[in-house]
Amino acid sequence: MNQTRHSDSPAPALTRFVTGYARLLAGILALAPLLAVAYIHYQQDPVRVFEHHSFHVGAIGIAILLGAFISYVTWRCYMASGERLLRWLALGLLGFTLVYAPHGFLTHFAADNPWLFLLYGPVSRLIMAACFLIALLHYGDAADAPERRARGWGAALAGFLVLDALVALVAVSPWRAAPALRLTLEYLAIAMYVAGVGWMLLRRVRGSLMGLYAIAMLWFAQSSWAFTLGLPWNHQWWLAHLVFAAGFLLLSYGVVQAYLTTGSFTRIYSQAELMAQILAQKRRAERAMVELQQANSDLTRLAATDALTGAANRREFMSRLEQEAARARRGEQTLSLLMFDLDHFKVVNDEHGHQAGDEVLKVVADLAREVLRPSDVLGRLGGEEFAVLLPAAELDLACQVAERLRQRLEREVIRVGDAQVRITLSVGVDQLCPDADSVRDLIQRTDTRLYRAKEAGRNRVEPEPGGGRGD
Ligand SMILES: Nc1nc2c(ncn2[C@@H]2O[C@H](COP(=O)(O)OP(=O)(O)OP(=O)(O)O)[C@@H](O)[C@H]2O)c(=O)[nH]1
Repeated sequence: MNQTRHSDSPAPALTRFVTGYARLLAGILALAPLLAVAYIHYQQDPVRVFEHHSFHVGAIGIAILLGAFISYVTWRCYMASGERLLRWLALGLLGFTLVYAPHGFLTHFAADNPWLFLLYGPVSRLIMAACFLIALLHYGDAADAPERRARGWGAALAGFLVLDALVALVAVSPWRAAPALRLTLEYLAIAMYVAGVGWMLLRRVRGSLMGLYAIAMLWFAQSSWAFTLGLPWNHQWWLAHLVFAAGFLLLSYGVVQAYLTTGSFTRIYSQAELMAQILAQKRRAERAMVELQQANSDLTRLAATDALTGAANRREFMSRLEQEAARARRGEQTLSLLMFDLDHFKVVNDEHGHQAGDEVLKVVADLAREVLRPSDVLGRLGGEEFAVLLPAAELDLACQVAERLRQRLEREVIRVGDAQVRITLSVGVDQLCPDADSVRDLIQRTDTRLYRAKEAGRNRVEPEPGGGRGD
């Protein structure tokens, strides 16, 4: 799953080549209608036409219904995202739908006044081209504020209907038959489409839907060109409709994609971009997971550790003691416990200050760790009282360890600032009796021995090493 084109791309040269090929394909697709237009232009039989009014009315009816539907979907996308490009896209689609509609209704008057029938086509295409070009110029703009989005639609609707009336006026005026009129409208539309695509190339506009937008614009341009070459009802004229319909369907596909995903035309990504984003998110998630695990284990360690000395805190020590006692009972082996307490530690605090006392506690813990095996557990039970758990250690061995620790500390001169501190400790030692003993009993017995060591003059281990059990 973690293998993607982005992560394992082995040959940049091949990737560049494939990218170039993909662009070439898009270019061929965008210009494919030219071939059909040229073919019909050179091969068309001038006497063969397909004049079928009902078919034309039916086709225009479908186009109008589709246009109204896609205008609505685009409008909904705009209302959701506020993307300005979508506002103008919706206006272009709506304008085309409303201005083109009379072209269908007036088909049956074509014989009486062909201009009444013909002029709506180029005007509707020009309106659409203008809106689509303006839409592009708004590419990347900040989204419209929600209260702004609903404004202006009524005026636009009225404007398009007024335009319909104006076209009707022109169609009954003396200039209606001037060929320049119809051709100028088509050429202007072509110029706008081509300018739009040129602008996209210059600005290096990316995104899969924007690619469709560009191709649709070029198809519309080629459709307009075919209209300039065609005459009503001949095959070039029908082909022009077909190319236009193809562009319209392509664009409507883009709108549907926008509606079903982000509601935006520009924030739809190609598969390659999506894969790159997924990969980046996955890496971020993996990094976060590692950090979380690290933080968790840090927290667990901190929660179990005495901050001053680094020894296990009381809770952790007791839990380890319970675990080791259970294991000792299961394996019928023993474990021993040391409890030690610094002698006259209060004097250190009183004479050198609390901070010096802290320093001494740290040194004592360090020395204890030096003397102990890695499997032994040092715990700070509170204040200047520590305990050591010695798994699988008989009492004699535990007493020797305690004695080593006592001697080690006795020798140590602890430097605290300018002062030198010497301190000793008293230790009580006892061993778990695996069959009968509870941890509580063991602690109690060991604590009693520690008390005895203190009573007996301090700086000593109770029982003394080699002396066997002292009670
Ligand atoms: N600096 C420092 N002192 C502490 C800490 N916890 C406890 N103490 C001090 O340790 C001292 C313990 O005094 P006592 O219980 O009288 O024991 P002692 O002076 O060691 O005398 P004996 O145990 O009878 O030998 C007190 O002064 C406490 O304030 C600590 O975390 N840091």
